[in-house]
Amino acid sequence: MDIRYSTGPQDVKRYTTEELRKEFLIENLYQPDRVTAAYSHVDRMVVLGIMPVEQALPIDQGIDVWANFGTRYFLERREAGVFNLGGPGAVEADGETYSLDFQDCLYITKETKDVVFSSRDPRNPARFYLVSAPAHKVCKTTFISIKDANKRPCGAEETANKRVINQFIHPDVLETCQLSMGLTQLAPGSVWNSMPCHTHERRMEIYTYFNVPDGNVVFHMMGQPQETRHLVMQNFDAVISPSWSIHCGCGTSNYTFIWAMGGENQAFDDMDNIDIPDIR
Ligand SMILES: O=C[C@H](O)[C@@H](O)CC(=O)C(=O)O
Ligand SMILES: [Zn+2]
Repeated sequence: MDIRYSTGPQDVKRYTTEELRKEFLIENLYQPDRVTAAYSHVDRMVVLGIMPVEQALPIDQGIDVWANFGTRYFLERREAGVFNLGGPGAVEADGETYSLDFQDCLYITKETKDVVFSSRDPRNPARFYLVSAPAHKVCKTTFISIKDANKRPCGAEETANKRVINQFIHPDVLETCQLSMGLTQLAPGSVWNSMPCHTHERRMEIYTYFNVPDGNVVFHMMGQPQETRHLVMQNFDAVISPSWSIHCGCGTSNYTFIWAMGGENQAFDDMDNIDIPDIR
C-alpha cells in the first residue's frame, strides 16, 4: 500500500514539481489482475484501482488488512464507493452480484465482508475506481446509475466551463456515513472544472480524471487560493486535495472526472468560494 502522510501548506510552498507529484498525485492505478492501493492520512481516505482481466479480484488483494487498518477485513470499519471506468464488469458484495457498466456506481456499506471484482470480457477489462472512508454505522449497499444521480448543470460555453455535476453518493440520493461521490462531465469545447474555484475547510476531496482523449492532459490546480500550484495529469490519474487546497482543472480538451469527499459534513454547498481575481 502506497502511504501518503499529509503535509501542510507551509511546506508545499517550497515543493518542486517532483515533490508535489509524490505527495498528491496517484498514478498507474490500473494494473492487469492487480489491486493498486493508496492510503492518504488526509481524513484516512483509501483509493483503489482494480483491473480484473483473467481473474476475479478480492478488495484486499495484496493488502495486509491487519497491518494497515487493524481490522479483520477491509470494510469492517469502512464504507466504499466504486465507479467502473472501463468495460462491463461485476462486483459481488457478500453474495449479491451487481453488474457495473461504464460510469455505473456502487455504494458498499461498512461490515461487508467479501467484495470481489470481475470483468465480463478480458479483452475489454473493467477498471474499478474505489474510494473508501472510515465509517461508524451500517447503511445500505446500493447500485446507482447515472440516471439515478442528482443532476446539477452549471457553467457556460462562453467561460469554457459548461458541465453537469452528477451527484451519485450524496444525501439526496442515499444515506452514507461520510462519503460522497459523483461524476462531472464537461461539454465539448469546455475545459475548466470547478471554476470559479473553492476550498472547503470542513472536507477533503479526491479527483480522478478520465475520458481524457489520447494526447491530452488536464492541468489540475491546487494550493492555497493565494499560493497556487499545478499538477499535469494523464487519463486515469487521481489527486488528493487537502481541505486547505483549491481543486480545479483546465484540460487541453474536455474530459470527465470523479470527485470523492469525506470529512466533517456532507453539505455539498458548504464551500468557501473564491473570487476569480483574488486567485494568485
Ligand atoms: O466540492 C465539490 C467538488 O469540488 C466538485 O463536485 C465540483 C465539481 O464537480 C465541479 O464544479 O465541476
Ligand atoms: Zn470541492
